[in-house]
Amino acid sequence: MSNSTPPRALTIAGTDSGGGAGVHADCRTFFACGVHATTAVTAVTVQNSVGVSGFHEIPPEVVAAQIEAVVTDIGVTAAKTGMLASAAIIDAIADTCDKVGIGRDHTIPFVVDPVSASMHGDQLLHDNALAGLKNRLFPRASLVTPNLDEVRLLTGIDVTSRDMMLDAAKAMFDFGPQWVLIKAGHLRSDPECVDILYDGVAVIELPGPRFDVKDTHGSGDTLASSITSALAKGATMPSAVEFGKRFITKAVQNAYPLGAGVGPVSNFWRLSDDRF
Ligand SMILES: Nc1ncnc2c1ncn2[C@@H]1O[C@H](COP(=O)(O)OP(=O)(O)OP(=O)(O)O)[C@@H](O)[C@H]1O
Ligand SMILES: Cc1ncc(CO)c(N)n1
Repeated sequence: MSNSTPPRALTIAGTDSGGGAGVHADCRTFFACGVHATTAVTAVTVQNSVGVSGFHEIPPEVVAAQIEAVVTDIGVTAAKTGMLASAAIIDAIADTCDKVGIGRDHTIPFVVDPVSASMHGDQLLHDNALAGLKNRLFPRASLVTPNLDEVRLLTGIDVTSRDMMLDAAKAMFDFGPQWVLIKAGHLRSDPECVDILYDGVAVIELPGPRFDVKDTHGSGDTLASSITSALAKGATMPSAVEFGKRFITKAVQNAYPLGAGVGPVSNFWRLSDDRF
């Protein structure tokens, strides 16, 4: 008997020693979605529930080598980015994506989550790397998934209402991705959490409840990696994002306290049987 190879997804991101966000959140989301997880680590963060106290960057050529090793042997059916740290790492990723066929003009869908800071406000991307995100990664992206702080940083638009999210989506679309997802998590004045998906023509609202929880560490990563999982299985972008929104809503609802600070969103609800 031989079993078949499952869909494979690649995360290009930083580690979180506290296990809440980054590569850790991505791998367990891929697993929960039935997708084999592969990784290209960009940075090792020193992190727990109260914040990020430092990080060590991986040399750009080692990031590139991880991507190439995975794609040329294992093959991936979708890829995503998280924390990228520096302009040099972004350049190495863009060059390697072209070489191995990741991105909107190739066969492997590419989700770019423009992570700039942790939810505690600790910087995860050097200021001089924003241009690299805009010029080198967004034009290659099948989907970009900014939160409202990243929208402000990248476009100068300060979204204070649901209506303004479309302005943000249009400004992000001008950077050249195929689709844009504007996340509403930070729009705390809104009693719901309605994300907006846009491709230059269609505007698709992703409605969802807003839970009154403090433990939302890793929500952005978990959303982007659940979308990537659905893309890895061959879903269209709208249905992958609808799946991701359902997934993250459950994960936020099941978030748990951890340490003295902010706990992570949870995938434990996906486990069908907890008896050993
Ligand atoms: N309190 C909440 N209740 C329900 N859904 C939420 C809540 N907070 C965030 N979400 C959802 O989680 C997803 C991530 O949104 P958010 O804007 O928090 O991203 P982020 O800031 O990148 O996350 P991170 O905390 O990982 O930095 C979105 O789909 C958003 O609608
Ligand atoms: C490594 C890492 N990636 C992403 C985030 C954002 O949630 C974080 N806090 N840490």
